[in-house]
Amino acid sequence: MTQALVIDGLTRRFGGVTALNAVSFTVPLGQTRALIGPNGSGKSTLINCVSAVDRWDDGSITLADRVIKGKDPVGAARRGISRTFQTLRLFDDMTVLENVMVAMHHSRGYGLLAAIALAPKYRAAEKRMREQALELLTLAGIESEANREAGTLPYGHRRLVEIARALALGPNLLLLDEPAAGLNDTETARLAELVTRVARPDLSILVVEHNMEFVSSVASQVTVLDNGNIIAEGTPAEVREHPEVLRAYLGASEDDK
Ligand SMILES: Nc1ncnc2c1ncn2[C@@H]1O[C@H](COP(=O)(O)OP(=O)(O)OP(=O)(O)O)[C@@H](O)[C@H]1O
Repeated sequence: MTQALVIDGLTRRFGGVTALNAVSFTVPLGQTRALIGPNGSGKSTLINCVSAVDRWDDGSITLADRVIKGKDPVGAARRGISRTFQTLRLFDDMTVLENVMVAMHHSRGYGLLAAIALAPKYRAAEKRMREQALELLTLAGIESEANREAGTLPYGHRRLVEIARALALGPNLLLLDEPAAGLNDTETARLAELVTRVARPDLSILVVEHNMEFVSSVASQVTVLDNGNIIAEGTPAEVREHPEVLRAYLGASEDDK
């Protein structure tokens, strides 16, 4: 299996706290892998490193053999890494369609100058982008909301828009940071359906999530972090039964289970 994302010996310290301690794992091309662990185990730190929002102290991250540098989110996006955040970051006063198209403009480098200088060509590109954005919204099942202001959408639909926007960048690696947080069961099931539907042979997905039902329905492999260390890896069914995982979660608060 071709490895898309390779994390090797990743270490991140915050003063005296080792948030990630020589963490190594891979996500093969076309696979969806989940990252779980109790609160404070290092999941957000890891996703911030992979998306190059943060820097790290030791180890390396490569995507399709290309090295990802720390504190370079624009460079990471250029290398095909796209992410969502725990807290929604949509442009509330723009329409749903515009929110998705913004990502396309950005990734294709169309600015105002291009719009003026390349008017006919730009219009054709703009039309194509609109069609592609609508296709993504259709995939997410929210095409009927395309012209609605993003800020007026119910929370669950806003999550779907965020994923459609992340996909609009045409990524090779999609990072989803607690996408099911705050969703009810129906919305979570719909989100799982979307994540399953976007799977492509040239797209790898890494999802950080607490909801094990969601994890079991989208991910073939799960990595479990505790105190910055990997304590288990395997299928969702395997890690659920793993003694180290049970110990980590039983030792944590009820909220983490
Ligand atoms: N900017 C920071 N400064 C200092 N310590 C930090 C910082 N970010 C994270 N940490 C520490 O690193 C450790 C891992 O935190 P991280 O947020 O990655 O865990 P997590 O698994 O994502 O937790 P949660 O499930 O609560 O989001 C924790 O001990 C946390 O306090």
